[in-house]
Amino acid sequence: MIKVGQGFDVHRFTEGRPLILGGVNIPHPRGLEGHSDADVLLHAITDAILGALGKGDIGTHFPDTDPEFKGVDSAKLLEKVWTMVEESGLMLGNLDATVIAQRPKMAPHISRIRKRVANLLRADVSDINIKATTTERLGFTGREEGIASMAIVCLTSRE
Ligand SMILES: Nc1ccn([C@@H]2O[C@H](COP(=O)(O)O)[C@@H](O)[C@H]2O)c(=O)n1
Ligand SMILES: C[C@@]1(CO)OP(=O)(O)OP(=O)(O)OC[C@H]1O
Repeated sequence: MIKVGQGFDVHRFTEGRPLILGGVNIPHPRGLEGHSDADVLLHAITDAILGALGKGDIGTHFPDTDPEFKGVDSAKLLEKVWTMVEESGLMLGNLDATVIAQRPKMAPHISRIRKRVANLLRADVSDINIKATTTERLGFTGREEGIASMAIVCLTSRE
């Protein structure tokens, strides 16, 4: 059996918060606004996994009205969702994700993010691909108002 899911998320920049992408702290003058730590990349990945499972989305499982998730580390949310995958008898086929940001330059951080995501999913790094693109200064990401991320995941039966 093969299950595929996709995820997309956007968070706006704000002053005075650290920038966390893919569970990794990225040096940058501004962070992202959100009820959680606003890790837009992990949110897209989490939504892609929930999509493959046919189990709704991140906001359904972890509502942004619930004080329990105020400032939560998004890696913890991803770990909870990954437990659902393991309990369903599925395993990772592969995951591919894109960070859409004019800045910061993601290339120096991609390897660390890949390893962190692989670690969170107990997966091989070769099954995780993380990439980045600008929008050539067009739109809200191009104006550096925020960062968007998209992800696609393939889950397969364990046998
Ligand atoms: N925030 C970003 C955006 C892009 N990159 C890298 O640069 C390459 C070219 O990006 P274009 O948007 O001009 O096509 C892209 O393929 C990435 O390797 C990056 O590191 N960080
Ligand atoms: C992660 C959650 C929960 O803290 O909050 P946010 O950081 O606001 O993120 P978003 O992607 O808007 O929606 C999911 C939320 O329920």
